[in-house]
Amino acid sequence: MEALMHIGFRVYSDSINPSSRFRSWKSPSILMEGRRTNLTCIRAQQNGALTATSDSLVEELKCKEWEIGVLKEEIAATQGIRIRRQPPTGPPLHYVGPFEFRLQNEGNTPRNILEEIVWNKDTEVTQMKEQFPISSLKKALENAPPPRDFLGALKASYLRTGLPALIAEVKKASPSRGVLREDFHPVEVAQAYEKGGAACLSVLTDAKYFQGSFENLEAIRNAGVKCPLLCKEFVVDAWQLYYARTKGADGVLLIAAVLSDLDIKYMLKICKMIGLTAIVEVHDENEMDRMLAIDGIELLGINNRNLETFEVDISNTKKLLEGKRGETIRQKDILVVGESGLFTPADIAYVQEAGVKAILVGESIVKQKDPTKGIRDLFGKDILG
Ligand SMILES: O=P(O)(O)OC[C@@H](O)[C@@H](O)c1c[nH]c2ccccc12
Repeated sequence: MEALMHIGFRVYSDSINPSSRFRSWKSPSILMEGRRTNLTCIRAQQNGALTATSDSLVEELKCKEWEIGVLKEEIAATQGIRIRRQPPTGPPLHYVGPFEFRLQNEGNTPRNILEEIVWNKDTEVTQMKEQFPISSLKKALENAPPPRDFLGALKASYLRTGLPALIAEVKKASPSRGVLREDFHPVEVAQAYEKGGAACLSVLTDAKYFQGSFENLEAIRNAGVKCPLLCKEFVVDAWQLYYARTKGADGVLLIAAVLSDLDIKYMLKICKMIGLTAIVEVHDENEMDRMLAIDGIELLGINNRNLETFEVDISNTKKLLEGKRGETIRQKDILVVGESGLFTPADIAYVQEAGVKAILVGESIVKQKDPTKGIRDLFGKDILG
């Protein structure tokens, strides 16, 4: 590694257009990345690219964009975030020596399913952004169905029933469980949930891993379902927030395992601006502590499923609400949503006892022939009041 660091230093200090940012970085891997960026820029320049052609400008912009990406990953890592937002290859190499070849391919396989989903989402969003630039989405916001009060609906339901308010999930399939409902009609499922007393609905919009879609979200909204709708997505870019809102979403999920503190703060601001309610999702103590240090979070989901391993354990909700953390949550008046792996009235009682005032449930109710009855079975009683 020592030798590699030297190469890193030498090349960057030789470079025609050295990026000063790399100079202060100590991480050898980042120095390697820095060298790669500079090589790309040097080659662009050698080709006469940096003179005037638009190709060169694009090239340079790509370099910059990529530098920023690397910096973001570094910051995320310091916050204990293991999920990398993109494969760590950077721009294509113009010079491929034996070392570079090895380094470029190393780590290019996602380390777990969450990382795979996030990498795919990143590519998907990049393509969608070209089709629907943010400027067009901002215009489309004016004609979007008005946002409804997601948090208010949860609070009202809890007050009315004395039981955790239900966010019922319209979910055809998942990577961990496969297809949950073969004969899947999203609008019918949504209406059945509403009839059963759900306070809000969650609609999966990821197509590749959950067989969901934005068409489903739109169709449910247009069918006149009154429950506020959560767009259940893997948000990696603020563009997705605007897109979700134009499709009729009232809420979105922000996953702390994927997003850095700064991303969360930035996205919370945008949510507020465009009328979306955010559920910030945590899975472990580190994510919980990070989120408790951020102001403005009103709704916090505790996922009982580890999205990296699929392991489900409902005692996770209890563990994260014990002691000081629970106290802080009460002080900040944050409403907690218990998420995943809830099947029986005993499960509901257990998470309620732990301190949740809302639950997010998919599998146990979407699998039932009649989802309205599924809700009754889940609570062990009618929750319509
Ligand atoms: O089907 P379940 O075990 O009841 O879980 C629902 C919901 O909690 C789960 O779908 C979920 C929670 N957080 C997520 C993030 C992404 C995708 C899915 C999820």
